[in-house]
Amino acid sequence: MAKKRVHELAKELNIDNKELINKLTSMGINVKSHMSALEDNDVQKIMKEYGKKINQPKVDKGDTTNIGKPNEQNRGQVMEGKKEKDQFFKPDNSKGPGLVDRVPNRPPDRRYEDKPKSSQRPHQEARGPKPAPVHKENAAASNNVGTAQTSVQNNQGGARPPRNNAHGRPYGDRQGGQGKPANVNRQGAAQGRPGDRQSGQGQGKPPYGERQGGQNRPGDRQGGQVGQQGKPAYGDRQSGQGRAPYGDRQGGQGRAAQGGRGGTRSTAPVIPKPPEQIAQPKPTKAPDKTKGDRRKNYEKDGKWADGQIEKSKLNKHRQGKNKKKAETPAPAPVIVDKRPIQVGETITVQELAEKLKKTAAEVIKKLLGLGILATINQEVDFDTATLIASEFGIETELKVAVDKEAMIMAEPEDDPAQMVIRPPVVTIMGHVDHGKTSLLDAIRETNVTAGEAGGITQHIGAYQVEHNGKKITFVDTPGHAAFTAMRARGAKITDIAILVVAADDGVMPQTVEAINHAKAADVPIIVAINKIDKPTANPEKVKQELTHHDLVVEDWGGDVIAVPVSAKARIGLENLLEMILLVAEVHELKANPNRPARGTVIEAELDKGRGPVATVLVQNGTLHVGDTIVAGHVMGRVRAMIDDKGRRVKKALPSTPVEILGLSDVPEAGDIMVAVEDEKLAREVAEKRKQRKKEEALKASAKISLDDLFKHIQEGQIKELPIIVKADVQGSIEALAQALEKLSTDEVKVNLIHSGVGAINETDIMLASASNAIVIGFNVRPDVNARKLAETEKIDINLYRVIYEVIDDVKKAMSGLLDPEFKEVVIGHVEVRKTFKASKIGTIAGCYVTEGKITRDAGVRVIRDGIVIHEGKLDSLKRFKDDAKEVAQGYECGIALERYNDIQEGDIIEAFIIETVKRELK
Ligand SMILES: Nc1nc2c(ncn2[C@@H]2O[C@H](COP(=O)(O)OP(=O)(O)OP(=O)(O)O)[C@@H](O)[C@H]2O)c(=O)[nH]1
Repeated sequence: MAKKRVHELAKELNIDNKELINKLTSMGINVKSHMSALEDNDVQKIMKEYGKKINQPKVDKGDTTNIGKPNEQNRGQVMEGKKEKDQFFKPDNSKGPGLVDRVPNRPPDRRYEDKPKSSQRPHQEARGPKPAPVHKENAAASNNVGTAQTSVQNNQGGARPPRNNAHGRPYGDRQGGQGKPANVNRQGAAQGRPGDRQSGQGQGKPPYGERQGGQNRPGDRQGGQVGQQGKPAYGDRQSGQGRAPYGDRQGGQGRAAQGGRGGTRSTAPVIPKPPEQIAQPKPTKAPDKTKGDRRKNYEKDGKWADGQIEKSKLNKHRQGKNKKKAETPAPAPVIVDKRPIQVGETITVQELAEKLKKTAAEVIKKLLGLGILATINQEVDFDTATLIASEFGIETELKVAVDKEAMIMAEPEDDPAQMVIRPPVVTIMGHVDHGKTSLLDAIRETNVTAGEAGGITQHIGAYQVEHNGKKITFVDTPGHAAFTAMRARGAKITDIAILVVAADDGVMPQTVEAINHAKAADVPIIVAINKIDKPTANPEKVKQELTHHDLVVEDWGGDVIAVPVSAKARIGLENLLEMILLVAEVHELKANPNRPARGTVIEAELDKGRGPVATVLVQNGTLHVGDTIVAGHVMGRVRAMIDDKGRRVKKALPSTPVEILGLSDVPEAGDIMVAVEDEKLAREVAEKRKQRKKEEALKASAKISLDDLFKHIQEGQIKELPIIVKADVQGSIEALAQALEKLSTDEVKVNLIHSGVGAINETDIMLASASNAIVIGFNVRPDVNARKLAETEKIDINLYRVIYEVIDDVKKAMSGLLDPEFKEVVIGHVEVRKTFKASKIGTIAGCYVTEGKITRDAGVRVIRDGIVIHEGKLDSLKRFKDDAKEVAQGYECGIALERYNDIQEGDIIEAFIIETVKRELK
């Protein structure tokens, strides 16, 4: 059984959440919020507790209110516009003034306590069944009402003692609801309960009261009015109610009640008729027809069926009303919208208010009642929205947005029977000059040209070779940077990475980068130890070095395949292809050619003669000429396809790279391409993406940074914190790596995905972007390209000179305590072109400002080969012989540093200032 939540219980008890929470706390039951679930025994305890407390105060209240004030007064208040007070507190009002007056001694009315519920349909059931006890009570208690009362009580649910004034209330409530146009919706919601009302009708008005539950108050007041007025024409009343079935019912009830009353009436002037009068002033009278229809509906629903109201009486009444109505101008019928409102996973307060046909202020007030402080633009989740809607007597439905984009991007599970082996897609990576291009060329030349017309191959970004009757697709853009750039765009096209390591050079920084990039993408690696033709080649050394990076080759007992090759001498190429096929086989690379194509754009350009041209790697399905496709924000129909050998083809199977013509625009490398059967849908999705792209360009979203790390952790968005560390020496990296990994908590695991000695470069940033990693530089700086890329990719580069500070910052960031008051801003870079020694001053650097500017009071850092070798202050800054306050980009200057003379030609002097950062409260 589902546990009861605090707000549900509060609603049941008809008290506000806060009060209940306080009560629970005082009883030693710990709850965090209104959404907290309660144990059954706790619920029982509190019920017990409130069984007494709540009732009493309420009764008192009700009595006081009602008794003290004549119905009119109540009415008056209502009319003055209290209308939509917090339902939490209203219940008393809703009891209906008239009723109370008449029966001062009546016991607490549970009905009202249950009101919130009553706004929900389930109530109906509750009410129906317990008429018997009521009768008794009525007989005893109510002089006035007679039968009418009885039924009311019944509705209320047996437990309640009879109310004499039942008439008064119900009407009032109801009318209130009707009275306000705004209430229409609620009424709709309330309609669910017609049963209640009906029973009320049988008795007279009472039902109304019940029904309205939440709406009650306004109604109550009206009820009061009615009472005063005596029985105005039913027609009027109805018109007042105009909108809905309620009106009808009321009419019906009114009569019934009257019938029942007979003599009673005199006692209670309040009772039935008032609604009509109230209605009169209001222009919105429901035409008779409407009423008739509504009633029919009720009858259909069976809600009236159990109402003991004599239908014949009702009908008579109705007729009477109709006549009257015919005389009076028919107001526009108010349509009651019974449908639940559609709410998505989240909805803004504003939107919710609109859907509820309430003002945002009303919704915000309700939220406050739940202890939620929200602004108009703030989003609330579906559960909260449901809660709020129920406060207004409206139901919600979870709207599962039909996401057209998701529709076209959905990858239906392929029937295993349809799956066939597809060629592996291979990317070549490695350090500069280790022979990536040579290897690609060698493979292409040896394996592609044979048998091809003229041996001419088309450069389309990828090509296929055949080995032992099996195809292999090579992505023709060597380098892990390109690979990661593609991955950063969400595209995963590579099945196998070939890591080229020159046998005469060994594992170099970019080899390590490539390893880490491939690992981060979870792609199997085959090592091609190249240049083995060279006399200085030392493949064993390469294998040994690889073990430092967790790549243990088979010879050394590991599982990494290493193939000695020579791109130049064409040695080992067959073996390499063999191994590629082997790995492919192990990984069972399969695709279903019998479905619409799906692939990735490898490159794209605008060709003068041919228009937008895109090279696409088909990854699943088959792409045909004539297919409608969407690639990123571009759609089109494939007009022509050209394969990697320059031949026009009609179809492209999985793992085939093809150039396609016919797109409306140039897509981007990395865009996912899908063939879509519905052209209109394709157009819509492309349009939507184009729009979104524009919006995104406007508010380029920042990647994760130390500053917002805690927020992401709290929101559960990150479970792992990938970190890239670049440092001046290997020792620092090791120290940092150890210390950082120790910071892992249960919530977040710190994962050092890449580290290296030297300046922070472009590929580091690219990797950070692809892996949403944090970049830490220890005694190193980002190079120009890295800085630019970091800016565009919104990657935060964190630079330090003290290990303790790195650890401290990450730790603080993870716990939300990071509070850097200062931020360093680099204002310029100066290149040292010449150095002079001056006996008194020391070394003077003849410099050129390459970027930004340098100011006399700026902090400076001397950077040599990307590594910070000194940080300090300027001793002097001169333009020719004059002291200068600042020197801008493109100008020369003379610089002497304070207590530092080891400046060399080629050094870069970075000028920076420290800005105070005003931290925002989170
Ligand atoms: N002796 C020898 N030289 C090779 C071999 N493979 C490549 N080279 C030479 O190594 C140099 C670099 O080769 P590339 O193919 O340009 O290397 P790369 O890795 O593509 O270089 P970048 O594109 O700059 O990253 C060239 O001069 C090649 O001729 C080989 O197997 N043996």
